[in-house]
Parts: sequence; structure tokens; C-alpha cells
Amino acid sequence: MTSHTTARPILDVAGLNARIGGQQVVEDVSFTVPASGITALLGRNGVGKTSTIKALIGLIDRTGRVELDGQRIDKDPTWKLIRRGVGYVPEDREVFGKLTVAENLRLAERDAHPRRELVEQLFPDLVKRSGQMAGTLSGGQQQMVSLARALLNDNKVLLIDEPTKGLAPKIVQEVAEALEQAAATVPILLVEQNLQVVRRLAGDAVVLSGGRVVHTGNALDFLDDEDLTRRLLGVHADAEQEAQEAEAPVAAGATAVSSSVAASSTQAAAPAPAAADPARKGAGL
Ligand SMILES: Nc1ncnc2c1ncn2[C@@H]1O[C@H](COP(=O)(O)OP(=O)(O)OP(=O)(O)O)[C@@H](O)[C@H]1O
Repeated sequence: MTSHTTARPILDVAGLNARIGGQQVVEDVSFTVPASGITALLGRNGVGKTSTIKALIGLIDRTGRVELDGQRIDKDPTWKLIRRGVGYVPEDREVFGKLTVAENLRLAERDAHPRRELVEQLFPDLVKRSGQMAGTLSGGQQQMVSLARALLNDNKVLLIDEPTKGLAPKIVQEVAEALEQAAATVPILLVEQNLQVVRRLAGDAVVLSGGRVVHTGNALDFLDDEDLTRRLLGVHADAEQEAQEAEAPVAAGATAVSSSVAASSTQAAAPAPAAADPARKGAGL
């Protein structure tokens, strides 16, 4: 996969700073996200990947300059960013467990003509499960709901935080497949710890350490550099794959997420006044 560095980036981040509880968690972070493909945001645990995503989407206070397709967005609150076409798929999926799959998706519809056909094509399993309570889905299926919600709308960019976390290897591959197809329709900034997934999907990589950008460049070149990946990620891609195969984690359980930030961010992503209109029901979802 190649990046398109000559075209204007869809996201241009310059001097982004954010603090949580007095701690500087994002420090003078600058990078760009090309207008197509997947850009991976990488780094060891706790280096500020999630905080960077949350700062970009306005869930934590930030300073600095952020442009979306050439327009300043760094002063916008979360709801406005969502309306301007910044899709957000949070780390913990944040589905509404007591609502059905179809209801979760309907809640997320923002556009006059949500892209239900695309979602039904990408996630046939969700069509089959449209009447199932989302809280009874597996972790992988909940991840599909979370991705589907963002893909229903015509976004300019998606911010996706650790979509394969805690999933069994087979489900990781399914999520990667869905991300690959999604990336054909919208540029993505992806936080991802699974380096095989990064290798498969990412064009560019931005690497953080201690809240700062310590490397940017082609993702494959980065992953192929054993010294650099060991230094910046603490592991080399091939060693990581062997460890994962040995470990074979069990799929995450069907827990519904309920933190206050989770609730507010999910609701912010779902301001659909027309969503309850039964006349707009699609054939599947
Ligand atoms: N709610 C919070 N309260 C206090 N400190 C926090 C909070 N959230 C994050 N931090 C701190 O901010 C720093 C960056 O955390 P962040 O979650 O952004 O890192 P990360 O790179 O996404 O980590 P991981 O890969 O483990 O998800 C860490 O030191 C973390 O302990």
C-alpha cells in the first residue's frame, strides 16, 4: 500500500498538546494523515495514542492546530467534529448493550442517505443478527457494530482506536478485512498494537513515545527495521506474530461499555434526528 503524500492531507496536526490530570500526555505532536489509505498510530503502552485520538476528537482539552481537509477544527467541540465528518470508533466499542444491532446502527445515522448497502455488504453477519441485543454479541461482533456505525455516514476521515484488541486471531483477520474494505471508501487513522494487522493495512506510520512523535514514515519500512521497532515498540513484528500465535487469546466477552465518556462520545456520534423514522428502514439493517 502506498501513501499519497503529494495531495493535501485529510488531517494536518501541528503542535498538538493535551493534559490529563496535570500530566502532559500529548506533547507538541505533529503529523499528517494522507487523503487515502490507512495511517497507523503506533507506540508502546501508555505513550499517548488514545490521548492523541481523544484530543483530535475533542474528548480531552487540547491546544495546537488541526486542519481537516484544509479547515481549522481544533476549537470545535466533539459533536461539531462528528458533524463535520470526523468518524470515531472508540477503543472499547461502546455499543448500546440493551439495544438491538439494528437500533445501534439506526442511532448512528447522521446523513440523509446513510450508506446501509455498504454496511450490509461489509458486515453480512450483522444483517443476520439485526434483531439481537448488542450486549449479547461477542467482542468481535461488537467491534463490527462499532465500525459499521462509523461507516454508515459519509465521513472525511475515521479515527479508529485499537479495533482488534482482545480478539481471537480469526476475528482479528475478519476485522482487518473489514478495515481494508472500509479504507477503500474513507481515509483512516488507526491505533493498532497488532503489527501483522499494521503490516497488512497501513501505508504510513506515526510512532509515539512519551507523548511525542518519535518517527514518521512508510509503515512497511518501519516494520522491517528490526532495531527501530525493538527500540520504539519493544518488539519486532515477526517476534510479535510468533508470540500471538502461541498465545491465541480468547475472544473478548459480550460486555457493554458504560463509562461517562463512553456514553457521551457514543451519543455525540449519533445525533440522528431522522433516525427513528421507520419509513427509512433498509431491507436488512
Ligand atoms: N483518565 C486518565 N487519568 C489519568 N491518566 C491517564 C488517563 N488516561 C490516560 N492517562 C495517562 O496518559 C498517558 C497516555 O495514555 P494513553 O491511554 O493515551 O496511552 P496509549 O498509548 O493509548 O496506551 P495503551 O496502548 O495502553 O492504550 C498514560 O501515562 C496514562 O496513564
